[in-house]
Amino acid sequence: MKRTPHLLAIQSHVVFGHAGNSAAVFPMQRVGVNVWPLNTVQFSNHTQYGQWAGEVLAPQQIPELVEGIAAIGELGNCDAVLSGYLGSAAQGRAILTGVARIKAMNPKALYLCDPVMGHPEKGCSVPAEVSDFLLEEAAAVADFMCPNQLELDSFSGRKPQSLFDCLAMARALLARGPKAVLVKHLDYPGKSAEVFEMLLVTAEGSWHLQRPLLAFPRQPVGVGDLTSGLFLARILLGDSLVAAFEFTASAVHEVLLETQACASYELELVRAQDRIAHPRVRFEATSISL
Ligand SMILES: Nc1ncnc2c1ncn2[C@@H]1O[C@H](COP(=O)(O)OP(=O)(O)O)[C@@H](O)[C@H]1O
Ligand SMILES: Cc1ncc(COP(=O)(O)O)c(C=O)c1O
Ligand SMILES: [Mg+2]
Repeated sequence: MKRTPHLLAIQSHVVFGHAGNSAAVFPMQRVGVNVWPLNTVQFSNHTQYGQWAGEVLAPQQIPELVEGIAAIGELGNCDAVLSGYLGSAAQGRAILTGVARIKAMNPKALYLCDPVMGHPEKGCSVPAEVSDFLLEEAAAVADFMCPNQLELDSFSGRKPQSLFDCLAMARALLARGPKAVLVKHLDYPGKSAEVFEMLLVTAEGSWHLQRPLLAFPRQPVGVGDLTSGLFLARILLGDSLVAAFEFTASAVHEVLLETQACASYELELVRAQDRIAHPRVRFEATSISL
């Protein structure tokens, strides 16, 4: 029998609704991964409501919790670490310490960093020290980085002129160390208004994928966290990078279809669970080059 992979997921938790671990843990479990959620913040709700209650986890708690797992002899069973929304750069450094500890026990363990920087225009952004940390420190250690366009622009210090420019920017991030860069959401001058586009860049090549752009009165939150989580989960389950990319786009689309059908602001993960595991559609990625 094939072993069930174990994944340490270090990101935010919301009591109500879905963002961070609250968007990613259940879908990753549903596709067949054992998830160890380590919550960097516990907020009442995601920050795009404009108000929330709750606290950021003290950075030293991260290595302490990792050591606690080591103390019961389980840390070497960790196959991957996922990190998302960070409350501070200190939390980010504590995560890298945990990643190093896990990789020392299991050299095959993978680290996916979702460089969450928020949406300044939606009233959500992270301190400059966090974006500097992500580019200068996390990118050198991460096996996979999954920025959206805003995050890729922030890394590049500019906005793209074209799709090929996005590709060049993603390649520049790849050159900082990761095995793959998944751009979860592309935006560039001339992009078609009807489609939602993504990009996967690896040392072997680059792939572009389109899925329908759905209309929402208010953009749902947690889509990025769901995307990163499913991508890593499918890699752990044995998919190639391109297959994991295609599966992820398809499963996320299923969640958005259900969310739209329910006229819900929060992602309808529970209702979409069977289609997360078995998406009805399969979007195919096409190879592109500069
Ligand atoms: N197919 C789609 N149709 C419409 N909106 C989408 C679609 N997929 C994602 N979105 C929205 O696009 C925005 C950008 O998504 P993305 O950058 O992937 O993730 P996030 O901002 O959640 O990290 C989000 O607000 C998300 O809700
Ligand atoms: C607490 C929290 N975590 C994570 C996120 C990131 O969500 P997304 O997947 O939309 O980038 C947000 C966005 O507002 C948030 O408020
Ligand atoms: Mg995001």
